[in-house]
Amino acid sequence: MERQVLRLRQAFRSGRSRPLRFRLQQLEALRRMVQEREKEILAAIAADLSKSELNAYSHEVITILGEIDFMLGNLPELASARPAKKNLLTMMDEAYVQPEPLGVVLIIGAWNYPFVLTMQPLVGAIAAGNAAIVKPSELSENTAKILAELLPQYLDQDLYAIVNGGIPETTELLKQRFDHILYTGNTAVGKIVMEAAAKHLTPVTLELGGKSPCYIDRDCDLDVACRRIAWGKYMNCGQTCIAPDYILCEASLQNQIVQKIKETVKDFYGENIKASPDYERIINLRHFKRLQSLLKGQKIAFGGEMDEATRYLAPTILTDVDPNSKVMQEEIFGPILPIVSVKNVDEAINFINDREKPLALYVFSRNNKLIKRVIDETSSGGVTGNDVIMHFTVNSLPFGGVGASGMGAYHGKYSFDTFSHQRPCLLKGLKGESVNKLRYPPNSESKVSWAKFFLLKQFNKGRLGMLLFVCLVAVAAVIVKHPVRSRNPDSVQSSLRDADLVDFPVSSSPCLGDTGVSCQLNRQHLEVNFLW
Ligand SMILES: NC(=O)C1=CN([C@@H]2O[C@H](COP(=O)(O)OP(=O)(O)OC[C@H]3O[C@@H](n4cnc5c(N)ncnc54)[C@H](O)[C@@H]3O)[C@@H](O)[C@H]2O)C=CC1
Ligand SMILES: CCCCCCCCCCCCC/C=C/C(=O)O
Repeated sequence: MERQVLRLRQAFRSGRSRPLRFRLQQLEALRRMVQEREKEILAAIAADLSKSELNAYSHEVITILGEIDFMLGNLPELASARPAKKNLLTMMDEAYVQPEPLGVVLIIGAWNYPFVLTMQPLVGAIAAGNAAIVKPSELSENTAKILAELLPQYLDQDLYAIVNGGIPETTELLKQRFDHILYTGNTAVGKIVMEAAAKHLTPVTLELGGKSPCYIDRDCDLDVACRRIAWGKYMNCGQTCIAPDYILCEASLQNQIVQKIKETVKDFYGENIKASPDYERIINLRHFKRLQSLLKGQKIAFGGEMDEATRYLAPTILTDVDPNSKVMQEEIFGPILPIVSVKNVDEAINFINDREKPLALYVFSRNNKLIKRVIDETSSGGVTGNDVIMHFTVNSLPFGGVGASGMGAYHGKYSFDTFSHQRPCLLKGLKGESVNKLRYPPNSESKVSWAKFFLLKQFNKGRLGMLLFVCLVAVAAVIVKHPVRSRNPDSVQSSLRDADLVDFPVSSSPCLGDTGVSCQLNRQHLEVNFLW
């Protein structure tokens, strides 16, 4: 492991991953991989999650193709230096923010969307100019295997590597020093990752889970709400980090919601859900048994059928759920939808705020003010109003958690930023020492007062007047030295440009005397002074 990281670090140090052209080539190669090897990729995802290839394509492959296209189209702008605002003391200097790659980054993915959760961060890492190690989940072994086979065929092998394995391999990897770690998975392992990263002061992005609430207001189109909720809850058999975990609504809505979701499930998956190519299975027996245990003692209003041999668990709704029951204590991550009654929106807001900050929050209402109020008075990783999941698909929105649901964000520009250091650069010339005297010892009341003027823009009328006067004299001096032949502003500018830099000592001024301030004038400087 150590040798592998070292190899990547050496390749990174060679500078090969930095040029924009190289990054674009690698992203294009990744896109070629997805397009040319689509069948193998879809088959692997399908095998891991008992998913149809059509669903594998629309849940995972589309997202990655969209992300690559975004980066290819926007990378030149994202990677370029951005000019920064300057203060009066640095007016003449060059100030900009230059994004730079972090170095060698580690991406640890989870099994539930095994392609998206490894490849989407990788797109960001490549775009930002890093070297990267990808560690897919061992639970989605087919996808892990195909990635190990394909990535080296398409990407630079010295810069991008894949490590497969379980806890021992990940533990070993985490002993190495990385420049960033992006981890997706459960909160308990998130803490292990963060602890390991802390030993090297490595920054982390933690994409964790949580219980994402879904409030349904009385003033709502229940048909639409229930269809959208059923889609997001039962997609991937409920194994989606941003699936609506539970519903909050007034007690009077409960039965209608059950009825409407029931009808929707029939529309989506037919009479025989088991036979539907659109309904997936639970990833493994451990999770199946965990979900089974969540049903104990609950009122099952719909579903509940299961088959251990195939890890089938029907779309299920629980009603009159006690907020203290087990199903309301942990993230469900399966096709079980509890409904908890609340009196009104105030109680729903309190319910949400009494718990850990969720990864997503959903509110359904015809009343936009109510939706905005719920957003304003709660906190969550992301929000979709009148739908579920969809904020994930908008790559101009940062995707990530807050509090217990994670830290940091990615997708689109935010991926680029996550894997970049925003390096502040200030380039000064070697002239202007007379102004610099202000900050050199020995200090004085007058110097502090000038510092306030320059940095806090605390204008003292007398001083401002004096400075304006000085500038006007300076302009006059320049013009006398380089007479203006015409009133055409271009020729004024060119004569000033010719003048280049004029040192204008004002130490004789009673106001500026003890600071030794002098004005240095060139074309830009004059423009600035006139603005004052
Ligand atoms: N915020 C987000 O974007 C997402 C969050 N999730 C969350 O992930 C959870 C489900 O994923 P998991 O079952 O955790 O996936 P998992 O079992 O695949 O684990 C995630 C990764 O952690 C590694 N890992 C597991 N145990 C480890 C240990 N002891 N030390 C070091 N590494 C270890 C695994 O090898 C794997 O690569 C849910 O809570 C879900 O909400 C899932 C997908 C997306
Ligand atoms: C016309 C069909 C369009 C389908 C678009 C739906 C896209 C849904 C993508 C869902 C992907 C969810 C990935 C979430 C992963 C997670 O964080 O668990």
